Amino acid sequence: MRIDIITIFPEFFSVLDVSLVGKARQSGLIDLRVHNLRDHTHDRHHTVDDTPYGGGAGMVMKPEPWGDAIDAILTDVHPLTEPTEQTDATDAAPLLIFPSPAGELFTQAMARELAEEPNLIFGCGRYEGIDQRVFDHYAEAGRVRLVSLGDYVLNGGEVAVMAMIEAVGRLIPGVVGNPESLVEESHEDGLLEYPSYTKPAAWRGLEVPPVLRSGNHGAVAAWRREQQLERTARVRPDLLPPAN
Ligand SMILES: N#Cc1c(-c2ccc3ccn(Cc4cccnc4)c3c2)n[nH]c1N
Repeated sequence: MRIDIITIFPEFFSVLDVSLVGKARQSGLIDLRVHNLRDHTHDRHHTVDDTPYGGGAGMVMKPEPWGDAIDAILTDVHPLTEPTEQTDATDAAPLLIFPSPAGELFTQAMARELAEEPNLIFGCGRYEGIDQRVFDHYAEAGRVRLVSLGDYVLNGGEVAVMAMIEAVGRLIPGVVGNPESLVEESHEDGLLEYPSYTKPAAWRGLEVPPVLRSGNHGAVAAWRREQQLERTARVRPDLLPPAN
């Protein structure tokens, strides 16, 4: 998978040189490139924002730098791709993802969808957001998704992109050493994960649940499922499957 990130804070993503994503980059599983939006400005001050039409507080990100930056990546990803009988331009088009408070909620299901994409381009907005025409222009030609990390306000898209890259990256085959560990995680089966324990058997007067030390795999599986349902009902009832 190739991932391109457009941001005015490229140094923000230096952390992606380490940990699992860093290893995946070194092994070639992920080809990650970070682009400075200001490299696609043409004035002395590298201006990326301006006042909003219609008035209001804050500044809006100008469309021109975004257009130049995205076009440069699209040209690089598909230099001279012509639609073939197997694919057409839309099928092969990279997916453009813009974090936004107005976006669809990012979920584990969406992470699984994105992990199937050959090319992702993340656009990190700042200020009060990006001129709407950027989204409209590229939605005509290809695929654009506005995605929100949750119902709270961030100062820009970088934190959201970092989270999405981690959530997507770990689902790419070969990135996580033991793929089994991806199966029994919170949200993977729609429920919250069961509580985990390791040695010592007793710690500060707290014992590991005896069933986990029983060696009875059926009983352990049943206990873990019950714990998932109880925890989900208590903490995230919205995730519970509808009663049939
Ligand atoms: N994903 C996501 C987000 C964002 C988010 C994402 C991108 C930008 C670009 C600018 N801002 C500041 C801003 C603040 C208020 C109104 N409009 C814009 C962003 C906030 N906020 N909360 C989320 N879950």
